[in-house]
Amino acid sequence: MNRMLIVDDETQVQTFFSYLLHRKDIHLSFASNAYEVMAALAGEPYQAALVDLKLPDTNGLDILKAIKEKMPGCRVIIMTGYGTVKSALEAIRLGAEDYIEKPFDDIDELERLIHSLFTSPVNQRQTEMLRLAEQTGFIVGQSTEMHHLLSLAYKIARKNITVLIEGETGTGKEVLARFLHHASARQQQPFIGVNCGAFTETLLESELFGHEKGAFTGATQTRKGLFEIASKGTLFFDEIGDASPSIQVKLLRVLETREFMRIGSEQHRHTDARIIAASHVNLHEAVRQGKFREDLLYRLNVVKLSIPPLRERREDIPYLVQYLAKRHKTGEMFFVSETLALMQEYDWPGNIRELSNVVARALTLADGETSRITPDYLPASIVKPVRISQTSSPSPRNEGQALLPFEDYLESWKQELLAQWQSSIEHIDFPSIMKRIKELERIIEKAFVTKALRETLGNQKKAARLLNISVRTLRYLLNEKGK
Ligand SMILES: Nc1ncnc2c1ncn2[C@@H]1O[C@H](COP(=O)(O)OP(=O)(O)OP(=O)(O)O)[C@@H](O)[C@H]1O
Repeated sequence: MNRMLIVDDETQVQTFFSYLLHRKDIHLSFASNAYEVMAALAGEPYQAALVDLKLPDTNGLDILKAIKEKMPGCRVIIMTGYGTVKSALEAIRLGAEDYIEKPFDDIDELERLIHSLFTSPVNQRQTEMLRLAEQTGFIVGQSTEMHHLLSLAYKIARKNITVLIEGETGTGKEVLARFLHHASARQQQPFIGVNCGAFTETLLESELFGHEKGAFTGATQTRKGLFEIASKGTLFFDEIGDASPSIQVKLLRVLETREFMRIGSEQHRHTDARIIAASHVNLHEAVRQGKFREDLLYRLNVVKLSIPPLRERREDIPYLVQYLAKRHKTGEMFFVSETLALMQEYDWPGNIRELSNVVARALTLADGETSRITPDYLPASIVKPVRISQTSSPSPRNEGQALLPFEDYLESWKQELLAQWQSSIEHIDFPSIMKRIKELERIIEKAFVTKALRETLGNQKKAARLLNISVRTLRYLLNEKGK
């Protein structure tokens, strides 16, 4: 017979479960404090446990740890009251299967959940999660960190809670938001993304809340806003940190009341849209700098999912490259190990977006020439990163970066730019070109300063005079810009 432990000090809860499960083939045991839990764990193993977060002499997280230690196979569901969702998420991180909120609104869902604890194999949910990730185009990779992130996302996807996604640019915040939507009960409803930095304040307001005909010049038709259109679906606010102070106030109001008004109307409308927000800046820092409202952050940050930058999970790079390459139907082409090793060394400031561009560019350049993607098909910034040598003879690698003679650097810079110029427009990585232009400026300045210093045997005053700049500027170019 299946055995389940209910850990809760409220007698009504114990009675409720006895009643709910009395016809099921489950042997129920109850514990209302740490002592009783320990006594229960000394006996026969349990397959499942429901654990309340708040107990008189301990807390649910400690009970969870004790259960996982004594009976690792026991699947634990955490029960939480209103406002303790954050601790429930901590429980999921510690190995709980899921959490449910008290009072139990949906008894059918609760029964289904308990049933699944005894019937669905642990790896079935895992398989379903990976299938959904694949469907949404979310590549998980192999790092444990990304797997934890995805399982947490999967577990909270079905709850209607607001989620904040943080991560550097190009780490996949939007892809993760789509995964959350796809794994939720709202998957058949619209998913609408809005970039808060891409609109002027008035346009964003009208996009979000809609407007009545004649509300302002140019409002020739009544238009629904995104809160209305996505009412049963998901609304994704990208770059929420760029929302103006007045939009922040309005968003806060909708999050608090779930109500809004179209511009030019006094009628309150209700929205059930699930909100997911994303930011590449640290919003806590933005609050400290007075750029973001603390109360809005509090509302958005019910659950925070932080995507690590690519440089912190380099072990994923070969896997991601292989996966991204498969998306380009260029036949049997593969990245040789030397190429992959260079890609693993590089820091990827543009994260997966940059990686995806580099893969596409390499495949396009090699197409029709070879099936082996060698380092020749990588941009020079990856093969020969940016530092130049102080002498004109080639120098050995230093801290993973090649030190190039100035002339070679200029040549590789030119080649790289020409390769981008000759790529088809969708493969051109313009942000990286602009970055490389700034880098070129820095390298040229430093090269001339170094040359002058060599001429003057290191005399900064004489070198500055030769270059027609002040000593201060020379020092700045050497130290600040040279870093
Ligand atoms: N885990 C991933 N799996 C597959 N593709 C990904 C993943 N992460 C990012 N990408 C790809 O990288 C690009 C950028 O992803 P996305 O727009 O989600 O990033 P972002 O973090 O929202 O970027 P930004 O901060 O610049 O808005 C997209 O082309 C996306 O398909």
